[in-house]
Amino acid sequence: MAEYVRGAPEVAVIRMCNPPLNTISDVMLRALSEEVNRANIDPTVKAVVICGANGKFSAGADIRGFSVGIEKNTLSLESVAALIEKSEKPFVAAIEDIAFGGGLELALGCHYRIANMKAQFGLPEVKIGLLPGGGGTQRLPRLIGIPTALDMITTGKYVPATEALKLGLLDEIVEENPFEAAIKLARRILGQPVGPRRLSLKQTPKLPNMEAFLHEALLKVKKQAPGCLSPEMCFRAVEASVYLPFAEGIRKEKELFLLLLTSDQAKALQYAFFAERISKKWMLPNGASWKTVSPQPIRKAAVIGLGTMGQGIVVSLVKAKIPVVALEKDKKHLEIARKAIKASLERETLRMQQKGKTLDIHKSKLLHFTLDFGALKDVDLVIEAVFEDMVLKKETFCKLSEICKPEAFLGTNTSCLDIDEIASITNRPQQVIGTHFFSPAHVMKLIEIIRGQHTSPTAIATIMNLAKMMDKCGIVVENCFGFVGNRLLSSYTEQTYFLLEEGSTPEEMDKILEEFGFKLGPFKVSDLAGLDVGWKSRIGQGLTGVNLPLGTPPRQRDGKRYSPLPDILCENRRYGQKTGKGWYLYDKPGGKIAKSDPWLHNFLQNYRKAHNMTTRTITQEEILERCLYSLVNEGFQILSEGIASCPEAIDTIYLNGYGWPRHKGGPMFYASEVGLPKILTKLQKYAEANPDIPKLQPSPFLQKLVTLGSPPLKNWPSLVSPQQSKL
Ligand SMILES: CCCCCCC[C@H](O)CC(=O)SCCNC(=O)CCNC(=O)[C@H](O)C(C)(C)COP(=O)([O-])OP(=O)([O-])OC[C@H]1O[C@@H](n2cnc3c(N)ncnc32)[C@H](O)[C@@H]1OP(=O)([O-])[O-]
Repeated sequence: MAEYVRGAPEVAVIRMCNPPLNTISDVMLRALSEEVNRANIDPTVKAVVICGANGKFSAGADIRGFSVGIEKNTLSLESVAALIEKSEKPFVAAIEDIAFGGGLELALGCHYRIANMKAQFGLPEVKIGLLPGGGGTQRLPRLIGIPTALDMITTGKYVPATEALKLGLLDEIVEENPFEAAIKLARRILGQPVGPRRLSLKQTPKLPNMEAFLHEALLKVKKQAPGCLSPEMCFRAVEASVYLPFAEGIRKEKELFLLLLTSDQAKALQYAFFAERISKKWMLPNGASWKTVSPQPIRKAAVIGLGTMGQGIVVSLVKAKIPVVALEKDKKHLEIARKAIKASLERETLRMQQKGKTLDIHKSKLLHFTLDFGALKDVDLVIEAVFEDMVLKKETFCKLSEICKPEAFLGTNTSCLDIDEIASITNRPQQVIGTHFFSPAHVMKLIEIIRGQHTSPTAIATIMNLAKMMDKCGIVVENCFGFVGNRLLSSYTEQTYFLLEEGSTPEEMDKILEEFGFKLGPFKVSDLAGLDVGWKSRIGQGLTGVNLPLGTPPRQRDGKRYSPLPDILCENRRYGQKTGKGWYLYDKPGGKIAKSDPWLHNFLQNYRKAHNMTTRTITQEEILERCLYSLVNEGFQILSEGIASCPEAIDTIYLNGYGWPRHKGGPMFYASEVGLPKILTKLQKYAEANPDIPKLQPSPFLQKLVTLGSPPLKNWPSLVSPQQSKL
């Protein structure tokens, strides 16, 4: 775990070795403590360098260890950092690539820190529901001051080496591996007193307006992730570094750390961390997998259709430094898109500069705008983002089939249409794949990668690799109407319309679901996204509009309950923010501040009267349960059909594309925490009261899991009938 060697006659080297990221387990801590003691008692050692094997310093404490709890008598990370700091011999941290969490806390115990140019630093514990528990909340503010330390600790953001040097977090940076430079530094400082380098002996630098600053900072922290405990606890621990002596500050840090460690939120956030990693590891029934299939390079890509979605996809590709041909159908739309993309890239350039990265869009010549399909003949990948209409999509793919080189991959950004039907029109169905981005595409992390029945493993590997290059989260799913995310979403929104009919209001439901943790409630989301999007899709499906057979009952389709409420709003040109009115009223078209609309309440009353519905008071419990349990019920159905490979994939999709509160883990994790028997019983109750809503009928897979005694979530995939499993 920790290697002890000589770097120079008088310099000992302690190297952390725990591949791939040198995470710090109990065993590692014990080994480190032994080697520090060995160096301390060896009279021939005058200085020590601590570094990491495998080209990394350390990603911090081993998160897996937290689920088994922390034993009272285990060695604490802070005690090892303190052992290093107290040493009379200078310790130099040679930081290569990463020093996160406990890794950075160990480095803060050292007297000097040196790193390579591409190294990154951070205390990301807040993101996994914790706070830095190895002395970081007390040493970092003493070193770099309260404002920056508080920002780093409460957000978990990483800072690059150049910024860390400016902040005083580092003493030196070097181009490449900092090991040799650390040995040189260690030899240079031999004989110098280490006392002034001990952070525990320093005071946190005072600010003239400390109290006012902390007051403002706390308000900001509370807004950052409403309902999430860890940012505020991080704040409290850092605050202690201002008012308490070091040893008391450490006690406070430990007390708050232990409080968070046992919280449900920490469990959910750590689950989310691993879920994202598990669900990237795709595998097909024929054995092809992320391990065995190599991606093809994408040297040049094209995007067809430059609406909001297409524009975001272009920006994402340019950010990944992939040359893009951006194609529109006419000059007017091309010019609108050109301006919007340029503005967006300029904003991105600024944002990246603030992060210490570069994106030179002027010199890069990464973009080519065109109306000419001929410009696509040499691209390696096309992402189609034209209007959501099967006829138009097929026309586009037919053209692409003729123009693009045979080995080019053809992706479609459809949010629900049949990938196989689109692929069937091409001369290369094995190269056709769903690439479902989420709006705004240059911001949202998720890409649902949809495998059609002929999609090749190479196409999957290539798009997964592209997602990684774009710093996005690609999840492979199977082909079905709405795929995973929108299938779950439609169960949820359907309930919100039914509850509206029965007596609730958009304001009430938005408040309840925002209190649950969604950033925006369903009606605000609908106003933001535009009600017309779903309306056009429903017209396409023949659920409303001219294709609806005469005599269809207004609140029924195929014998099932249907709510025409959103259709009626669209017929009244209430598309949401873009028209200045939807479920709410806005001061102007494009306005952002939602106000309650008396027109809507009046309309709802008349609607209920017209359909002989008695308005009833609906409890918060019923609203939450019908919305969320119908959503997870669809998740069980999706698992049983093999559309998603595992519950972690569904959760990752919902966390990264649909605003599910991260501190609640994801819908399937949430279901496992609530308890499957409770969800089943409640669904049975609501289904009985609403026999015309099939989505409330418990999924047979949920029933099976309850019969089997509610096995843990990680076992669910193995309980899906083998003939159903497609992924
Ligand atoms: C009494 C009080 C005592 C308390 C002491 C507290 C000390 C401290 O304050 C707490 C911490 O440090 S908390 C920690 C604070 N640190 C963090 O939160 C950093 C968390 N890590 C990250 O953010 C990313 O991994 C990196 C950005 C480091 C690398 O990204 P990348 O290059 O895309 O690589 P990748 O795919 O992500 O990872 C590769 C493999 O490593 C795995 N793994 C990684 N880190 C792990 C960990 N800490 N642990 C376990 N495993 C970890 C990962 O699952 C994956 O495994 P797989 O089986 O192959 O799938």
